[in-house]
Amino acid sequence: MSLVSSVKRFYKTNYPPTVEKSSNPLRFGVLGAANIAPNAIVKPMRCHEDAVLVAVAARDKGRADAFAQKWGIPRTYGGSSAYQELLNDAGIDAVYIPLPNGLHYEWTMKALAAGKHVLCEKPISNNEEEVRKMFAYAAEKSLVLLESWQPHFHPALHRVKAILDEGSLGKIVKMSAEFGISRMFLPEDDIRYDFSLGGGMLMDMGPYPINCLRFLASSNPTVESAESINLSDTIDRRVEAHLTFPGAVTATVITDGALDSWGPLKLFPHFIAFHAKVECEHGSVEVSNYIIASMWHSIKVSPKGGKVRVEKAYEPPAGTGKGEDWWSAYRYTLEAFVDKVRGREPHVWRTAEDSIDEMHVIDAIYTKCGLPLRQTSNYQPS
Ligand SMILES: NC(=O)C1=CN([C@@H]2O[C@H](COP(=O)(O)OP(=O)(O)OC[C@H]3O[C@@H](n4cnc5c(N)ncnc54)[C@H](OP(=O)(O)O)[C@@H]3O)[C@@H](O)[C@H]2O)C=CC1
Ligand SMILES: O=C1OC[C@@H](O)[C@H](O)[C@H]1O
Repeated sequence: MSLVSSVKRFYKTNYPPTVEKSSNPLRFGVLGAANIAPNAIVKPMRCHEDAVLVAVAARDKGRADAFAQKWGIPRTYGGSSAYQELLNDAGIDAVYIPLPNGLHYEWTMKALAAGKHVLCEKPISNNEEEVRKMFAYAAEKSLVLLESWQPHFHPALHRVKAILDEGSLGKIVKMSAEFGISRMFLPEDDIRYDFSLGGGMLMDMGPYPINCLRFLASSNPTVESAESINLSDTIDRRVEAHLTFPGAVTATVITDGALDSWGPLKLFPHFIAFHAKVECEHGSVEVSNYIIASMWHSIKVSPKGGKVRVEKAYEPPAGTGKGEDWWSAYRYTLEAFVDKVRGREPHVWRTAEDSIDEMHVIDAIYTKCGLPLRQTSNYQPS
């Protein structure tokens, strides 16, 4: 892929075309004028013919209005009751929840109670107990609940899995995955480090490497050991966990909110670490940037004694009839969510069990680190 076509693709991901809507598109609202919302929902919505963003709610009316004006959203709710007012809006079918982790449980339960389908940001809640209750309630209400974990919906990680499943590299023997960023991106007063809001680096970035390995191994691990570097007696900034998957496959997961600088006198910041590696009996597969694969990624396949090759997977998976090479992972996620609500078969889905199992691993790692589980919400559904 040439540089020019990469730039074109990247541009279209960020400035997707606005398509004509169907006669009765699924109507979405957003709880919170969050930083992630433009990329995760506003832009993907523009190029989905069967979905439309009709309202945003923020704790501050001015903030809601400014967000709505910038992104062309018709209705706003502001103030301390804004989120509930949006949920009471009969002209909304589904909500996207990009609130701090510790509020996911409460607002997902309230949204389901109001009869809305829910697309909730990762991690879906504070601990396994909460995730189980959320999915049980969604099932009881016959509503769709999906936890966002965008790499799961993009073709790149599926290509890595297809290479492993095809079999010529033999059985998996060892795996590793990391996600870390420089401390310059994450001030210590960020919501990501606030225990009362479900913070901790394992909560924030941990779901990426954990899910990546669980997905590639098609199984769940046992947590053998884990160590953390902490900001307080509840908040982790770096976690390294050692896992075993069925078949004696060993694995390491690293998540780090303060990557060390490198080079002479550590002058050069280490901006980001987003690499995963799977070692098999007859070779290995490495993927760089499994996190935001739509932007750029590289899949390096190294058969033992064979020729190394590098693959890219921007093209939509054959046979799904879904996608464009410029679709972001968020756009793929929206496609699947809308299809599920509409009763169509999504090209990929993330099940309740997958979200529950992910949180089980997160809880187990916290326990091995000697850190408390993130607190169960005080909110009691009526
Ligand atoms: N899938 C992905 O790629 C990514 C996912 N995320 C996830 O999205 C969620 C939000 O992250 P991000 O957008 O970066 O966060 P922001 O801080 O930008 O947004 C959080 C929103 O939560 C609302 N809020 C409500 N109560 C509180 C409170 N007590 N303190 C702070 N905010 C509050 C605010 O809304 P209001 O406008 O009402 O004030 C704010 O807009 C997290 O769960 C995170 O894990 C984040 C980045 C990437
Ligand atoms: O989900 C996320 O992905 C990107 C990270 O930088 C961010 O902290 C996290 O919330």
